[in-house]
Amino acid sequence: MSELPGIVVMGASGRMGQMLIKEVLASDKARLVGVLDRPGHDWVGRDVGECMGGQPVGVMVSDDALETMAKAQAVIDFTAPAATVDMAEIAAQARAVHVIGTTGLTEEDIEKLSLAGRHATIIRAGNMSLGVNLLTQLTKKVAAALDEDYDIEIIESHHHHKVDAPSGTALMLGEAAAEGRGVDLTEVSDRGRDGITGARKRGDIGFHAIRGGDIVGEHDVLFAANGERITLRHVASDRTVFARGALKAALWGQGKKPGEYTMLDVLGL
Ligand SMILES: NC(=O)C1=CN([C@@H]2O[C@H](COP(=O)(O)OP(=O)(O)OC[C@H]3O[C@@H](n4cnc5c(N)ncnc54)[C@H](OP(=O)(O)O)[C@@H]3O)[C@@H](O)[C@H]2O)C=CC1
Ligand SMILES: O=C(O)C1=N[C@H](C(=O)O)C[C@H](O)C1
Repeated sequence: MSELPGIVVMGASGRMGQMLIKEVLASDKARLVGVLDRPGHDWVGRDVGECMGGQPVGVMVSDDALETMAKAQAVIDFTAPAATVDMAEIAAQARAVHVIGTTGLTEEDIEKLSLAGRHATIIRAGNMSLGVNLLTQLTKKVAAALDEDYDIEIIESHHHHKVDAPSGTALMLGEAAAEGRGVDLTEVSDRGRDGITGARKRGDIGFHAIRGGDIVGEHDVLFAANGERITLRHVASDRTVFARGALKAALWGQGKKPGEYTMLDVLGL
């Protein structure tokens, strides 16, 4: 068993952290060798199984990333931009695959991750589910088939705890639509209209964010023309789909050359 890749999960107490821990513990292809949480968090120093309300699993929650990463072949990181950027350097030093699900990264954060990607294997996606990654390919195809008579709008819905907008998934879908249409998303992106906005600009790609209750994650890509509308839709009803994808990525990344990869590489889409 000890030759199975050792996985560290960051943000142990988070919604995704707990999903990821369960996914790794249930896997016969990987072992959980460490979990990390923020210094000062009351889980630190305790068995993570007990912290999650179950039986002990023999893995203590640590706040020492350097020490914890020394025994890992991969780290799965669904946390926050500052924590992810810091971890990129540590994962590179530990020669561990860094799987990044964190969203809300700035251009500057992404540049820092690219620098780390020169020496480390980084797999990053705003959504790790098979369904959404397939949807990006469908979106690209539909956008390529339709002209600008079809207005593209991306509508995303998430739980009321989510801190970033548009969602990472919405941005992936926007990128895919822009690529299909052969335009630069930064030139055509129109986010969350408010006030006297003027008429919709032909060729724009609109983004809209709904926040409420416990919605896991829903995304619509609307192509609206005079006389007809097409909607491509993905609904995540369980966070397991993200955790499953992330573990798949961590295993796929073993032995891969340093560089930046996405879930499209992992899934072969
Ligand atoms: N790519 C994908 O498929 C998916 C991506 N996500 C993304 O994953 C991220 C996390 O989502 P979610 O689990 O819902 O969020 P939570 O807030 O539930 O969890 C985030 C965790 O990260 C920890 N954390 C935050 N900042 C730091 C830091 N500086 N150092 C150490 N730990 C830190 C938090 O600790 P503390 O509570 O102490 O702040 C918490 O344990 C978001 O960016 C979300 O958009 C979510 C689902 C799917
Ligand atoms: O914060 C979340 O919950 C989610 N975040 C990701 C995003 O920003 O798209 C993925 C998923 O939709 C859930």
